[in-house]
Parts: sequence; C-alpha cells; structure tokens
Amino acid sequence: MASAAVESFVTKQLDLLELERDAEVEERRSWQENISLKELQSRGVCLLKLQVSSQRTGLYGRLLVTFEPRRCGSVAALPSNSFTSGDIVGLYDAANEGNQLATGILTRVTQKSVTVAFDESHDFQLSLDRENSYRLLKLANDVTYRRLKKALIALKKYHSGPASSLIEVLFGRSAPSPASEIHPLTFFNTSLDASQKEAVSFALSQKELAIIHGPPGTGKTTTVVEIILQAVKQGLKVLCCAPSNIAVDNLVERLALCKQRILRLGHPARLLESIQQHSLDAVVARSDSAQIVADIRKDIDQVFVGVMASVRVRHGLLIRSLLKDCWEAAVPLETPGSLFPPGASADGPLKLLPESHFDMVVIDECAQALEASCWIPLLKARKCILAGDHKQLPPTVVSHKAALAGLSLSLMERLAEEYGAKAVRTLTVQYRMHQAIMRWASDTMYHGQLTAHPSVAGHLLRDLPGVAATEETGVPLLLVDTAGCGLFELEEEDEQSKGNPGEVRLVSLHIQALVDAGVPARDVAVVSPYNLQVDLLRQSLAHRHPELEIKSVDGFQGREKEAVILSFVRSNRKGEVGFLAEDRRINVAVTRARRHVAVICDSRTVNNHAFLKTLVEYFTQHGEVRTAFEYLDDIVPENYSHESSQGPSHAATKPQGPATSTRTGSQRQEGGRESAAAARQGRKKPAGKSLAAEAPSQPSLNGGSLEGVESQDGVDHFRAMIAEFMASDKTQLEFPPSLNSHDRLRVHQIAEEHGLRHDSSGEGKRRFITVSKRAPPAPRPPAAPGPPAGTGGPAPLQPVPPSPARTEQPPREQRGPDQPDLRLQRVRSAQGQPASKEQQASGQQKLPEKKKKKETKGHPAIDLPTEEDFEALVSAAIKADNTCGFAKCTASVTALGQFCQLCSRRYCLSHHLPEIHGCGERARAHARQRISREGILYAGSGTKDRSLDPAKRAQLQRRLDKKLSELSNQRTSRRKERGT
Ligand SMILES: Nc1ncnc2c1ncn2[C@@H]1O[C@H](COP(=O)(O)OP(=O)(O)OP(=O)(O)O)[C@@H](O)[C@H]1O
Ligand SMILES: [Zn+2]
Ligand SMILES: [Zn+2]
Repeated sequence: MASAAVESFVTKQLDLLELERDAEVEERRSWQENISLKELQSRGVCLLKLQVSSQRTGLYGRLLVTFEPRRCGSVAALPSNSFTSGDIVGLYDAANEGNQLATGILTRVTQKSVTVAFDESHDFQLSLDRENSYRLLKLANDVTYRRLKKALIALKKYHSGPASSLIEVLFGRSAPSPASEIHPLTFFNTSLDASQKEAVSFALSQKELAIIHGPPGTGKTTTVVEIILQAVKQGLKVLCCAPSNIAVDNLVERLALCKQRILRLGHPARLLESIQQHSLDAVVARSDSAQIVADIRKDIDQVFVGVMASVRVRHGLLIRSLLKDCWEAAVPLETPGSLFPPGASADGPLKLLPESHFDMVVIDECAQALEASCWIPLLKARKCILAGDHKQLPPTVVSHKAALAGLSLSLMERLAEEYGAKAVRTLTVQYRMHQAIMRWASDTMYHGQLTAHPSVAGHLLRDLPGVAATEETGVPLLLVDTAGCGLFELEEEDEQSKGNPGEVRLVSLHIQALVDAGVPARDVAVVSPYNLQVDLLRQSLAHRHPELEIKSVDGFQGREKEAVILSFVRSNRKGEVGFLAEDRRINVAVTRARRHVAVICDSRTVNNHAFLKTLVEYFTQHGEVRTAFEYLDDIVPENYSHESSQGPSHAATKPQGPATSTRTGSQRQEGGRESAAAARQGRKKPAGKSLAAEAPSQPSLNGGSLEGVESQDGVDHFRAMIAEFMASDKTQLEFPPSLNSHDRLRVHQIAEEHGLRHDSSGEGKRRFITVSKRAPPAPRPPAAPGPPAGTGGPAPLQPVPPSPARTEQPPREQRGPDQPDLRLQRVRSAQGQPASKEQQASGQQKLPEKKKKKETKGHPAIDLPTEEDFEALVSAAIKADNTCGFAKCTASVTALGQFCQLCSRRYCLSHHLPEIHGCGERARAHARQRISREGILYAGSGTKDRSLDPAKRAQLQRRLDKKLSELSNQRTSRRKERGT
C-alpha cells in the first residue's frame, strides 16, 4: 500500500494536471474563438501561408512534406515560432477555413522550412497541391495527459517491486542507504575534471539516488555518458530518459561515438537525421522478420513515445529476446513549448520487459521535466541518477495556478532542496564562458562555485581566427543602455508579445560591428524573450545575415554561441518588466555566450527588478557601458529630462540651437545613424598617452575631477561647462573618462540641445566624450590620427570617388598609434562605401547626413550647396534620390515609392512602414501625443490598464465576466460527468 506521502502527492498532482489540462484546452479554445490566425502566428503556434516545396516518401514509409513560406519577396524566412521537431501539428487548407486535412509529426524545422511526416495507409492518401496555400497549427496532445495520469496511478498502486526503496527515498520516508564501496575507476574519458570524476564515482556508489547538478557548460552530458558507460561495464542494465528529443538524441549521438551500438525506438520522425539509422524502424526494416515489423510499428504508431536501446543488436532476433539482450532507454518525449513531455508508456515496447529489468534509470535534463513524467521510468528500477540544472528554465506549464501550486517544481529541484549535499554533486568547472560572463551567473545562481577552465577563462572574440581586434571584439561584456533615450517598447493594444524597434536598430548596429570585425554571423545569436521582438529582429536582420540565429530565450536553452546579443525589450515609464522577471530565464540567456555578451536594455526599466538590477550593475562594474546615444543620432532626449528625477526639465529651457542642430539630427535616417556610429568609432586615442595631455580643453571642476559629481549638480556643472565652451573660441571640449554612463548620457543630451557634436571614444573604462562645434570643421588636434592638419581642412562635401579596392583590416599588431582606426572604414565599406584617405583624415568630421546617405548608396555626385544652406542640401538630396531611402536597398521609388512624412524620404514598398525603415519610434511618439499625456498604459501585472478609456474597460469587463461564467459552467458539467 502506498504511503500517505505518496497518496497525497499523487492526489495533488492529478489535480494540478487537471488544472493544466483545463488551462490548455481553454487556451486553445480561446485562441480559436478570439485570436486571429495572425496573432496565433505571432505567438509562435501557427504558421500561415505555407506552400509545399517538396514531398517524398521516407522514414520507412511515411510521407514527408516540406513546407515553405509562400514567396512574396525574395526573403522567405519563417516567422519566429515555437515549433520543434516532434510536435504534433494539424494541417489546414488556407482557403478552406477550419478544415483539417491531416495531422502529422514535425520532423525538421529550419529558419526557412518545416517538414512534417504524415502516416499514410490504404484508406488515407494525402494529396497536396503545390499551388495551394496551407497552414500548420500546433495541436494539444491529449495522449500526454492520459499517460501522465496513468503513471501517477501506477505510482500510487505500486506495492512491492524493485523501485520500493527508491520510492521511500524520493518521498522522504527513509534516508538514502549508505553508499557502497567502489573500486577506483578507470575512466573511459580520461580528461574528466575533478568535479566530474567525483560526480561519476558518487553516482555509481549511491544505492538509490544521485543528483548531478550541471550548471551551464560544465559537461553534464559528458559526465552522464561516463556514468552510463561505467554502469554498462559493470554489467548493469540502464534506462535513459530525457524530456526532449534533442536531449535524447544528443545522448544517443554521444554514446554512439563511444562505440556503443544504439537502438532507439520511437517514431523515426522524431529523431535527428544523424541517428535515424539507429531507430528501431530502421533496424527492423533491415531485418527479415515481417512479424517484428508489424508488432513494433503498431506499438510505435500508437504511442508517441520513444524507447532507446543501446544493444549488441543481432538483426533477425525476435523482438523479445532482442530487448532482453540489451539495455535501453525509455524516452519521455517532450515537445518543448508545448505542454507536457509525453512519457514512456507502459503499453509501449517497454511492456515487453520483465518488471525488474533495469538496474538504473538515468534522467537527463531532469529539471525540465514534470515530475509525473519522471515516474514513468522511475518505477522500473531500484536506483536513479538525475542530471540537470534546476537554475535554468523549469518545465513549461500553461496554468499559472498549477505552476504556483507546484506543477512546475521538478523532481530534481525538489530533491536537491530536500537532500542537498547528501544526494547532489555539482559540476564546477565550466568549459564555455569567459570568466567575466561566468562570474555573474556563478555569483547570482550557483553560490560562486564555478570556475572557468583555463582554455576558456580569457577567451575573446578577437582570439578567433580571422577576427580583428576592435573595441567590440575585445570585451566580454557590453551593456548598451537605452535609458532616457526614448526607445520605448511598442504599445500595441492587443499584443501580448512585446517589441522594441529602437533595440532592433541597436542590435543591428552591434552585429554589423562584429561582422565587420570578422566574426562570422553564424557564431552570433540574437536572443530576446519576446516572439514579437524576435520577428522584428528577423525582419531587419535575416536577409543581411542569413546565418545569424535569432531566437527566443526559451528556444535557446542548452545551446551556445561565441557571441550573444540580448535584447530585453522592456522600456516603459512604469518600469514594468513582465516575464523577463523569471530569474532563471535571464540566467539561461546570459550563459549561452562563450566569448561575448551584449545586453541591450533600458536600465531604468529593468532596474525595477532586483535580479535584473544585479545584471545591469555587474555589467556596469565589469563591462563596457555605452548609451544608445552613442549609436543613434536621432534620439529625442526630452524623455529623459521629463522623467529624470535627477535633472530639471530641459524642455522649457531648451535653447534654439544653431541651424545645423537637433532638427537636422532628428531628420536623419538609417544612414545617418550608422555614420554616427562610424564617427563614434572613428576616433580612437592612440594608446598610452595620457588623456589630459591630449585634451584640447580639459574641463576643470572640483580640482580637475568629475568623480563624484552627481545628479542635479552634475547636470548644472555640465551645462555650465558646455555654455562656457560655446562662448569660447575653442572647438573641442573633452570630458574625462571618469564619467559614468549616465553622466555621459547627460553630456550627450546637453550637447544635442546646443547643436554640438558629441562623440564617445576610447575603450572600456577609458571611454570619454568629446563635444565639438560643428562648423567650421575642426581639424583633429594633435592626438588626431591621419595626415597633418591642413589636409583635414573644411568638410569634404564633395562626394569621394570610390577607391578601387576595399582596404583590408591589418592585423592588430601592425596597427601603429599613428594609423587611423580602421573601424570607420569598416563601417563604411559595410555600407558599400569605400573609405578614402581624405575621409579618414577627417574621421571626426560629420558629413551632412543626406549626403552621406547618397554616398553610401553609391549614387552619382550631385551638386551640393554649402553646409550653411543645410535645408537646401536636404531637399536637393531628396530630389536626386530616386531609390528607396532604406540603407542598402536599391529599389526604384519613382513609380511605386511611398513618402514617409516623418523622415521626408521615399521608400520602396518593402520599406515604407515607419517601423521597418526606422521611424517607428517617431511614428509612435506622434501617436502617443495624441493619445495621452500620461504616457504608457500598462499596469503592474502584465495586463493592460485601460482605466483611461472607460468604454473599453466596460467592454473588457463584460468579456471577462462572460468567460468566467463559461468556465465555471464547464467545470460544473465536467464534475457532473465524473459523477462527483
Ligand atoms: N573534462 C572536460 N575537459 C574538456 N572539455 C570538456 C570537459 N567536459 C566537458 N567539456 C566540454 O564542454 C562542453 C560542454 O559539455 P557537455 O555538452 O557535456 O555539457 P553540458 O553541461 O551537457 O551542456 P549544457 O549546458 O548544454 O547542458 C563540450 O564542448 C565538452 O567537450
Ligand atoms: Zn520615415
Ligand atoms: Zn527599399
């Protein structure tokens, strides 16, 4: 008879599963009723407008159909989605609403296509028309729930068997038995580190339970593989499981490398291509027993469960003896992002085994599995090894209520907390991250236990072959702070997902800097917690960098990249951080990176969350900090002063700038911004000279130091300094590097108000701002790189003839202090604009943006007015511009262009939307002004505060009431059905 602990656990779990199922059913139903297909697509669960690109029969008789987005333009990438191989999907004819053609299993997802396997039989033949438009919808999987319930009930009924003492230990009724003595091991993998060896020995010596806690990059799989090999060597039969296909396949691949012959049972559609040859279908197809084929196909087709076996397989054996002769693994298959890991089922091939067949169950990625799913395999052995990291994302649960009540608490987390060191061994050496990246995670999530292996501790992007040393490739941590820059998240009324076009632009500029430095795009990942942002990022980046991976955080768990760029999206006046606030999600996001993490966020919004604040603080202390101001020219800084608790409202005192000041600044477009970034990057101090010696006009304040100057005081001081500078005949004012990022931001702002140029240069802690007068152009003071003053003369307004060859980046050793920094060139050549000597010489010279724009697109020279006549210059440029105003787009706009009122440019039809060509922020600012003085409408809890619109609110209330009463009706009828 089950103990009270087991009883109450099972009862509670069954309730929670019921809740979860209800939530899921309700979610699906409300999707179908209230949510447009388009919205479903933006939530990642539906793919619209697909066409058939190929069909073939494969995977042992199944029909494989590959779908691609219907091509409208040249770029045909799938929108961001949560489809993963193994998902069950419905296929619909787009023309024929609601009519499901078939269901199938997703076998492959790339950025451009999805492949689905359909089982065909004599009474069902799927015929698809290449001309037709189709859609795919992720389906709920009821099999999962039934299987989980069954497992729980089996647990409750379990009376005596091999798992008895295991159950006692896992429910805290008895302490783990004393460890057995084991002989010193001869390790298969001789390069295991001490913590891995200890974990292996510990796991083998325990009688019931061992937990291998593997923080990111610590070789958890490596360790698990060693444990399995050792156990097999001892003659034990091992059952391995993992909650996702990928994790199982990963394990199978690694074991296969160790010369274990692998048999992996399961729907072959769910297996990685590389291991399909190990699938039972494949093995059986090669054998000659038709009976086996029929038996197993039946089992496999009935259940979506995989059973993997590593065996000394002899083809042609009857299935029973074949299975007896092997050790194997049941695989609860989860479709991440969908609901539950369907568990290995008792009616799958496992049922053929005697009850006490296994000596040991290994569950990898256990922290991502629902506990109920773990009980399917756990009842089959006397001992279990749980591996995973409960500090990364827990299993996905739809029902918040169920999650809070404990459904998302994994078995691993529960036991690790209960037993601590008695059952847990933590792997402490990590083989992925630069130590600076690791240290934050280690301190905040892993009690500071992690150390970086010497092979990775100091590795940087610039150490990769073919990568130049630049500011970007030389720092492991970069924070681009949008605080005060007005780069707010989108305020779409009915969007749950969030987007932030300003961050998209920053991401884009940063990627360009990395790619220009020679970092291959395939080594870079852009990660954002929001699907909408992932889409915006793809729209603006995918065609330029096809190999760049752009994914949601949740889609990236278990992966790594040399460089990771995180766009945190949230930026609003209420400081609402939404579901970013899951600490473990942030931990996963940051720890994907090997050599470089760039965080792009609004520090003032995200600082409202204690954990995110630690991240921002850590980056501020140990990394390089830049403000978005240093990248983008067109930021309207008023937002900052309005909101700032630290400064007076600048709006009222804002002076009329000179003719060439902020107005023109705010009219700049992509090209302008990029050139601003170029200008920013183009000015680099020769190393080793004291900054003071170079500064033409070093402000002196508090005895020459700005350290400690804060807030109001600081602003006034900066203001005074700049006013003084304006009045003087100096051309440049340099601020010391001691300014923090917010001070720099203020200086940028004040300079912007006065129509002064403001550039940041120098690296890391030595970063400083220079403010300079725009006209007449100042020759670079002595520190300036390039030819002597004189050649640097007045602004080179004439378009520069393209030089024949792009200058290659010299290796960094060769770059002497006198050579100009070539990053300027790189940015330009990225824009299709060859750099010339003359331009380098006047690298700090800001060209009128319109004109630069022309150059970047390689347009013929046009007669340009003098700089004073800037407005005329602008209109001349516009007139001459017959091509799309989007950087790099060469489509003609004479016939089909669209004029954007915000930036006064014409765009082709692909780029005319403000969000796409970079006016989104201003478009929304416009809209905002009309809507409300209050600003953003979000309340604190992730729902929108519509208090400003009583009518709308009443309508919503009615809808909510209706939904609630529907729900309670459903519950009642369900209860009746069950007869309670
Ligand atoms: N002892 C070791 N010596 C050298 N390299 C190692 C060692 N252990 C693991 N690695 C390397 O570290 C990387 C991560 O290993 P592995 O895939 O086993 O980690 P993991 O913890 O399972 O990863 P994840 O965090 O994705 O779950 C691999 O490249 C692996 O080769
Ligand atoms: Zn525009
Ligand atoms: Zn265009």
